[in-house]
Amino acid sequence: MKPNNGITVEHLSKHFKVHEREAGLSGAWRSLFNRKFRMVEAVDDISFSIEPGEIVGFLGPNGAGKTTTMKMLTGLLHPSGGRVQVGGYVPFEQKADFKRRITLVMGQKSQLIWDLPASETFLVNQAIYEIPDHQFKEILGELTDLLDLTPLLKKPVRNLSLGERMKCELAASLLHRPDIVFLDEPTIGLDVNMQEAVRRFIQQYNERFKATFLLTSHYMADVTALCKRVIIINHGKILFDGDLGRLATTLAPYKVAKLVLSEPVAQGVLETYGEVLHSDNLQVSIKLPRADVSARSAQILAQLPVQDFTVEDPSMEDVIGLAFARSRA
Ligand SMILES: Nc1ncnc2c1ncn2[C@@H]1O[C@H](COP(=O)(O)OP(=O)(O)OP(=O)(O)O)[C@@H](O)[C@H]1O
Repeated sequence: MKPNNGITVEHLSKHFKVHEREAGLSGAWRSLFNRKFRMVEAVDDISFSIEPGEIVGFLGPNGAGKTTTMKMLTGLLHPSGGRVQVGGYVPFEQKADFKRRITLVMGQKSQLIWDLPASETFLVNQAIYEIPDHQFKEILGELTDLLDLTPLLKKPVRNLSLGERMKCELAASLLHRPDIVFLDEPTIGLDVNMQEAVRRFIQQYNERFKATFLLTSHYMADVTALCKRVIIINHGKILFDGDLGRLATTLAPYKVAKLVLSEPVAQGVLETYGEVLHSDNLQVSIKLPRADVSARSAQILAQLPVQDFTVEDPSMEDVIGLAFARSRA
């Protein structure tokens, strides 16, 4: 029986020992004889598990530890501590069967052969993964369909646009039909239409093959479109793991009241209801503490010349920014 395609991570850590070099020529000379090292705790005791077929967003600012985690989950890096199981395998054992079950797509790195059409890379991957001809044809046909690849297959990769290249990149990475997919910034640099096409494809692949996805992206639109659940990491530690819908209520202790006033109010009045986030003539937004939303909304409506009034959760970007800022403090 095929093992399930879930992921389990327990107390996973990765520490890098980094050589610190002093600046300038004399510094370099001194560093040669008096080497100083510093430990970077890129991933620091994280635990989570992902169910088969889930699409989980893995979010964090630059340097948070996302790529290092993905590299450990795909067997490219050996952990400094902790345990990982991906599809029932220990990734760094690098078993051939494990490699057939997973793929890692990095938006910033290409695996396609630059001067040749993408179809040549596909053939290389067919050989690497030992995909029988009939299966290769069938899978390539499906991927060509889903990603609309026909017009791209004969062009040298160097002549493809970034978005077209990403489509070919995805096809090359999925030819062996992995059921555990790691996507590191798959939409980076793409225009809005192409981002949407990639998202649609991820969704279809997930539905059709019940594949498990761990996805990093700096675009919240990717996350809101694809992920019910997010894991937020900063400085190598998990800040939040749960339902995307719960993110705001858990991490942001406030809501945002948006008002359209019928006439200006005296200076200093708005501030008495909460922190004013934005005030542009008659359009105003004010932060209201969650516990106090009803009472303060009633006061605003009773005391201010309000033409229109809504109360919303803060944007996902704001909530995540707040969580990062808090973890820095
Ligand atoms: N090989 C390495 N040697 C030393 N330090 C490293 C190495 N790889 C990563 N790091 C450090 O580990 C930390 C986490 O890096 P990582 O690439 O995992 O972050 P990230 O969340 O993927 O960031 P980004 O969004 O910028 O890609 C950073 O401080 C980085 O400088």
